[in-house]
Amino acid sequence: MRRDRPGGRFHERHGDKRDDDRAARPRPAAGTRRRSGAKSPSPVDVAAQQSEGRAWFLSHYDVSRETMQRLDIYVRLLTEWQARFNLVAPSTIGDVWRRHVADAMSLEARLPKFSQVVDLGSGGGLPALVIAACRPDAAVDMVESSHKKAAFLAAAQREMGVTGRVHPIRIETAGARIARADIVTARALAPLADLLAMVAPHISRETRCFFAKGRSHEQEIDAATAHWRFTMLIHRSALEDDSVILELADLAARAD
Ligand SMILES: C[S@@+](CC[C@H](N)C(=O)[O-])C[C@H]1O[C@@H](n2cnc3c(N)ncnc32)[C@H](O)[C@@H]1O
Repeated sequence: MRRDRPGGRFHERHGDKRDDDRAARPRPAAGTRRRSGAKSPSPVDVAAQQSEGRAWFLSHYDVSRETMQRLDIYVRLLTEWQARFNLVAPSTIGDVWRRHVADAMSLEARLPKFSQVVDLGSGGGLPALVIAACRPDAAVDMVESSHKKAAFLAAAQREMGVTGRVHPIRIETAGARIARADIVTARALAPLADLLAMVAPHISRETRCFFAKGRSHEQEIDAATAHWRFTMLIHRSALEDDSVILELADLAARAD
């Protein structure tokens, strides 16, 4: 299905999963207790839920044994480090296979062959470390301004045996790293217009951007087209039809 709008060419494709403000839209995990705010689930509940989620993941995704080993290492480390500081919303750690790994896989599945990806605002490694787990021959760089999170990302890269660098800096100062990439990714980072303003000075017209977006994507696209021209594919989610992967190229500021 194709839609035309003032800002650029729009297409829609179907067949994917969830998103973005899902990172900030936790569902209560089994065993989660709430008082005035969200409380983290117990380690026992987390382990049981993760085990069930891993079985679900294996029954839905056809990944190699090596990729699964890297994903297992990632989930183990994410869970260990999550106990020390928040890498993902606390109530989502039990459901990590669906909420985070499968979700990041839906973006990874859209990526063409590449040699260098840069992921912006990587946080707990999403989608970057899932992409890296699936594409061990390519380099996946991560830009993350929190030094604690950057330390986690570097440790996870090492243990997973994947290629890429962690840049513990702000995106605003990461121009040279962004310029080297064939592909730029981001999830749950900023509204689309802000993302485009961050990357536009550093990318070529050929650079392809893949942004995971939630239910506000229509409004974000409208706001972005006031300032930017681009071509875009909208990859729709099969499981949650209000979230999408936006694939953009030919980005240029509007002159009018
Ligand atoms: C909401 S989290 C999302 C993390 C991850 N992409 C995900 O989907 O779970 C946004 C992350 O971006 C980082 N961040 C926000 N603004 C940034 C900036 N200007 N430069 C670098 N990192 C930034 C924050 O530290 C945080 O870890």
